[in-house]
Amino acid sequence: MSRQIIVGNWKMNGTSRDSQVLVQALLAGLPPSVPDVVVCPPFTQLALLSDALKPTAVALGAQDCHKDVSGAHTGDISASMLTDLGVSYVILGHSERRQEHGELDETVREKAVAAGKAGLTPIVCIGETEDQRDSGEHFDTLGWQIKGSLPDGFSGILAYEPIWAIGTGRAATTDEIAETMKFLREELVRQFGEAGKTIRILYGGSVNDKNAASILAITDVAGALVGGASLKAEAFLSIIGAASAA
Ligand SMILES: O=C[C@H](O)COP(=O)(O)O
Repeated sequence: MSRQIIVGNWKMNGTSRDSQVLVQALLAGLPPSVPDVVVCPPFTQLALLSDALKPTAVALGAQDCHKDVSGAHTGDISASMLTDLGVSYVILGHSERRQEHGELDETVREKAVAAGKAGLTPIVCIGETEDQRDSGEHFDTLGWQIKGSLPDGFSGILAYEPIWAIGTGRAATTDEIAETMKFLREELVRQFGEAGKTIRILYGGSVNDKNAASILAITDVAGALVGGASLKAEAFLSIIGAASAA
């Protein structure tokens, strides 16, 4: 099995001081053999953390970027502005952005292209609503999201986050994740051929220190995209530990 990747999405949380304290606690507690670890703070803390993380095993990610390189886009940040700050990864198409900002698959795809051109690794999120799962439309939904959100030649990471599992404390079951991973892998191969075999797939949605080991052991789960638990050093370190052992 290839090295796993654990991504902490801090969302819109924390002051500069909180971030520094959290990162110091993380760095102090990292196990000797670490998986790939990425933290994605709010934009305002990227510069600060870039310096703190530079000489360490923890990489820096952002939570979004614009599809254009520059221009009249008030309030937005381009992919090259992120690489300029030492950012290596960017989360794109998170369901909170799709829901709160009306982001469509096409926009997510354009952002993924921009991210790749700037040298960032895009982490593209997809996931079904509870209604879509209950009515048996989840695989169709995920298939369309892959088709719409991932550009040709995509070489980033796919994150499967069932919307009903995000922030609810109700992670998908290991059976649900395993079945979905199988579907996603088949779909990636159908859409990208041989290259679809190597795209890493993360699971996200109420991953915590208790369930991480069983989720990370599922075939084709290459890591986790962690929200709430990534804000607590002890819980996040425990998830990192589970990935090291997986
Ligand atoms: O990006 C992270 C996901 O939205 C998961 O969040 P959560 O771990 O708080 O459920």
